[in-house]
Amino acid sequence: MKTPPWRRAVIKVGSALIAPDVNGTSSKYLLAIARFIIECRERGQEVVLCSSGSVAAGRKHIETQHDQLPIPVRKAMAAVGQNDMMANWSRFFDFPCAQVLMTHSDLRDRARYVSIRNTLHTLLEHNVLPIVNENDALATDEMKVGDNDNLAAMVATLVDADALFICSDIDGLFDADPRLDPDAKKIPVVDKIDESIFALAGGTTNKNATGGMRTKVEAAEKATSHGIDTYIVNGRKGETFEHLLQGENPGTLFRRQDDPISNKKHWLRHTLVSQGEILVDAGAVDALLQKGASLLSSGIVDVQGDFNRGDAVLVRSAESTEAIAKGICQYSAHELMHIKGQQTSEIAEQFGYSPITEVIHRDDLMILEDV
Ligand SMILES: Nc1ncnc2c1ncn2[C@@H]1O[C@H](COP(=O)(O)OP(=O)(O)O)[C@@H](O)[C@H]1O
Ligand SMILES: N[C@@H](CCC(=O)OP(=O)(O)O)C(=O)O
Repeated sequence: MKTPPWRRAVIKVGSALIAPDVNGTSSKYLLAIARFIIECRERGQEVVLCSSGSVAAGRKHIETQHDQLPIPVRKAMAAVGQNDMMANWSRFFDFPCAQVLMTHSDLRDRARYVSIRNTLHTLLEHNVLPIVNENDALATDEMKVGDNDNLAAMVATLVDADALFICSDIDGLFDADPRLDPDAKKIPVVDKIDESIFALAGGTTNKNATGGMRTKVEAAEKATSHGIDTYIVNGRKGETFEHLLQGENPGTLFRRQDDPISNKKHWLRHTLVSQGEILVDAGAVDALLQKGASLLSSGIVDVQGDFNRGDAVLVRSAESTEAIAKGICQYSAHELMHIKGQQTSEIAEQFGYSPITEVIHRDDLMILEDV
């Protein structure tokens, strides 16, 4: 069985690979992963890296007698170790890497969600490798995702990835923790994640790691329900990446549910309440309906309602009362009143900075007759 093709992936690398000796970073396992990333990019596939390891890397710099790290010590380790972790990756690449730190509170806030997404898309467009981690140095418990498996799944949804690779120190999901049960057998493919799958997944014995198998299955559940094929693979074995490049599954593949477009359409139509309307001219109607284009400010005639960046809005022709599309708007109603009808270059002159080109990106726009 060949693995499904993909065009954009998030690759999550756990602490067990970044700092296998549990104290400071190591390049031992990263070379094979870096080669994989380089090869994928050469094939035209886009990659976002989600890397753990800041706490493990920081252990080297901050002495402690505690086995269970006090929170301020853990944060300090993350702050100093993040640098080492980034440097450890950067030396493998002759293209630039970008550090992107976030917390769950950033992803919950719509304006910040849109802002992070724009940053990640822009980095990808410019061939920069984004390296994402949780902002452990400042996050409180309420702000955190808490583990990078779930964070990677959220980032995969955020960037509309079609594959998520979780690289760990184990060959995949087994029917029991192989470190505790020598007879445990690997499960190559999971078609549906239910309680019986969660029941197999245990925690971790690694003091730098966070979730064990449980958070990986949670991540797979999140990602597959958004149409993203999810793999758990062993990043300690170089041949893992050879198999992946040949379209073979060396670990456990959790197959995606439904197609992402229908999920997104469903979410847009049924979950998001529109907060206002954007009235557009005939040229914009044509661009949206016939060309599948994004909505630009130049085609906007008027704005109704009071909405914020990241809110859902309806789009309708200024000539009609029927909405033609629904989408997530990158500007507030107030901002749109200033920039409506203008070309992007004019807006840049007016505001003194380059604005986001798309008012509604085509990935966030659903034509209503299709829904
Ligand atoms: N059913 C299972 N199948 C495979 N591994 C499991 C299972 N249950 C628990 N584990 C444990 O999960 C560990 C991987 O998770 P973790 O230590 O958090 O790694 P990472 O740092 O890569 O996130 C494995 O080393 C293994 O001990
Ligand atoms: N954000 C933390 C890692 C959290 C985490 O989930 O670790 P892991 O289980 O090794 O992927 C760090 O950089 O140390």
